[in-house]
Amino acid sequence: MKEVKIVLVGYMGSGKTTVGRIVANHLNVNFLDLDAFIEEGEKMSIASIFKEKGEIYFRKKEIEYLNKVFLKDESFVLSLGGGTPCFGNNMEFINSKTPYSFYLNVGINELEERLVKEKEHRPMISHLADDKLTEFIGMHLFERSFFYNKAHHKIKSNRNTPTEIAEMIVNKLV
Ligand SMILES: Nc1ncnc2c1ncn2[C@@H]1O[C@H](COP(=O)(O)OP(=O)(O)OP(=O)(O)O)[C@@H](O)[C@H]1O
Ligand SMILES: O=C(O)C1=C[C@@H](O)[C@@H](O)[C@H](O)C1
Ligand SMILES: [Mg+2]
Repeated sequence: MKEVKIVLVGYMGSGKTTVGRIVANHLNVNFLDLDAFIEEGEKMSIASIFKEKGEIYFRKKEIEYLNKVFLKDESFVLSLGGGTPCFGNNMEFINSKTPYSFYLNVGINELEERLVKEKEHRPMISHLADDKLTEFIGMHLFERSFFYNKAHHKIKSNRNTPTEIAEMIVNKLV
């Protein structure tokens, strides 16, 4: 197989990390998660970076680490942070580097069901009451969809399993 760089974008909880691991295993290439790469490099959790250094600092680091990943001369599956496509010219940069950017498009209700159980380590939503989550996700997703839709491929989940979504991605590779 020639070198292939696959990038997964989508809202928090859309399954980028879960699906990305499956795709990488299937293709036998490295799996990278931008959030984890930042945490490793900065030796701090994302939640601590937001709390101690603020979101703007985090967004600058996100751009820096995204550039670092693409210096790697190897195949990989890269799952981005939920906000990565929405800052700087990150989507243009990614699309200039690979034809395989994928938007995992998951509906608001499905996202809410997943995120209500996992708010704590996600600083964008950890402060929200459970009954405010659906409204917030709806607004936020509406704002962000513009950027997510710049991905070369869109994968719509209708309550598909992670394995099914991974298969849809693999089927788009030529
Ligand atoms: N297709 C799916 N069906 C059901 N549950 C899923 C699916 N994909 C992911 N999940 C579950 O949803 C939760 C969020 O998934 P995951 O952490 O992979 O999302 P993410 O897009 O990486 O989120 P973040 O942007 O916050 O890093 C996890 O509990 C995961 O097990
Ligand atoms: O949607 C977002 O803005 C974020 C998503 C996470 O992946 C992390 O990158 C961080 O919590 C910010
Ligand atoms: Mg993730």
